Amino acid sequence: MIMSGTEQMEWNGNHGNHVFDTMPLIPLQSLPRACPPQMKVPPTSCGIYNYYHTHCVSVCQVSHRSTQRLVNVTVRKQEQRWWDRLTLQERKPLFLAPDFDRWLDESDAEMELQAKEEEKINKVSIESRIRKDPYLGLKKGYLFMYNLVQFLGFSWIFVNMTVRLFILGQDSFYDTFHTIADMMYFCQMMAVAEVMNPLVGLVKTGVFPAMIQVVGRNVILFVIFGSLEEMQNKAVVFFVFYLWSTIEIFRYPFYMLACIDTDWKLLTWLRYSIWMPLYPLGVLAEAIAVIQSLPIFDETRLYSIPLPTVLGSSFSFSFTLKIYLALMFLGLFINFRHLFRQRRRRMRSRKRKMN
Ligand SMILES: CCCCCCCCCCCCC/C=C/C(=O)SCCNC(=O)CCNC(=O)[C@H](O)C(C)(C)COP(=O)(O)OP(=O)(O)OC[C@H]1O[C@@H](n2cnc3c(N)ncnc32)[C@H](O)[C@@H]1OP(=O)(O)O
Repeated sequence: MIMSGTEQMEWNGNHGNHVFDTMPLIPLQSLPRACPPQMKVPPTSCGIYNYYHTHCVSVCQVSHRSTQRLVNVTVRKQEQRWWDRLTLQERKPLFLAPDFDRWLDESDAEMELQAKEEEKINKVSIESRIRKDPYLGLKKGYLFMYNLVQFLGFSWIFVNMTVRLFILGQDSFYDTFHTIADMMYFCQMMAVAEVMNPLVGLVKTGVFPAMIQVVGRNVILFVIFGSLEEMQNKAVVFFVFYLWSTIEIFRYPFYMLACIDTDWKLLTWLRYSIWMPLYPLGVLAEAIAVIQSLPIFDETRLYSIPLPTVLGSSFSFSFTLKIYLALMFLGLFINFRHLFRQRRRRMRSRKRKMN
């Protein structure tokens, strides 16, 4: 115990069922030293214990923490009630100086309770204002089911392709279309909902990026792969489908969790990060598919528009596809920028939540 000339003790508060005291540098000899036999505590604590035990109104347990300058004492009250005074004697001992910063009397406690009650009421009223939309449950239910179905569809595609890749190796590249196309048709037809959802205000995101995404994929799937048999056994189908499904097995579960107001750190990070390598790779694979299809369209004259003889024999669809090729890179740029902004917004709001 550190000794000093001062004999002042601060009386720090009469809080709930505890009393907190700070005793700066009390000469130990001024406190009774004898410990009750059952107490196995250092002499300092005994002194403090005895002080409270003999002087306080009602004490059941005394604990203390000492620093070089102070001894902080916590006295647990035997009964949970407000004390009229600290010590048995009516006059406050001279060395007790109440610390009003931490002092809490009955009216303070009532005010604290009232403030807590008000805070609770405010929270409930804000929540009920947010939940005003009577169809919110229905909307979230629809979105959850939509995302679940898409997640299952793309997971089936991803797992199927991965297993086939392990078993058949490179041979699996060439019949990807015949094994996967039906499921991909289903998922990509459903994906039209992704343009409709923001249009009707179900999700708060831009219609245009979703349109670029859905139209872009469906041109490749239905026009390039779907209508040209010659394209269906090319290896590029494997890369396009694999890249599409890799992003979706993270994106859809992320949306599912968002529907139930849940956020898994790793999943959120994956949803907002893996598009960075996957999107350019996906568009590159799609561009290769378009380039490979050009001579086939020229040869078969599929979707060519017959023209009057003065203007030439026909307007080849491959010309439209060449323009589309340029549009693909423009689309990539627009969506890359959109996704980058979404990522920044999401990561920022997450940081704010953590602070
Ligand atoms: C006019 C047509 C012109 C056509 C021109 C064609 C040109 C074609 C060029 C491009 C071709 C691209 C083809 C595609 C290739 C590939 O896919 S390659 C593989 C990699 N791909 C990707 O990484 C892209 C994945 N796709 C997407 O990310 C989206 O489709 C998106 C539209 C590009 C971006 O999504 P978006 O919804 O805008 O952003 P998010 O941050 O995810 O969502 C915003 C908020 O909305 C909520 N939300 C969205 N959808 C849902 C949902 N289904 N369910 C529930 N909630 C949803 C989401 O939770 C967010 O909410 P908050 O967090 O509260 O803001």
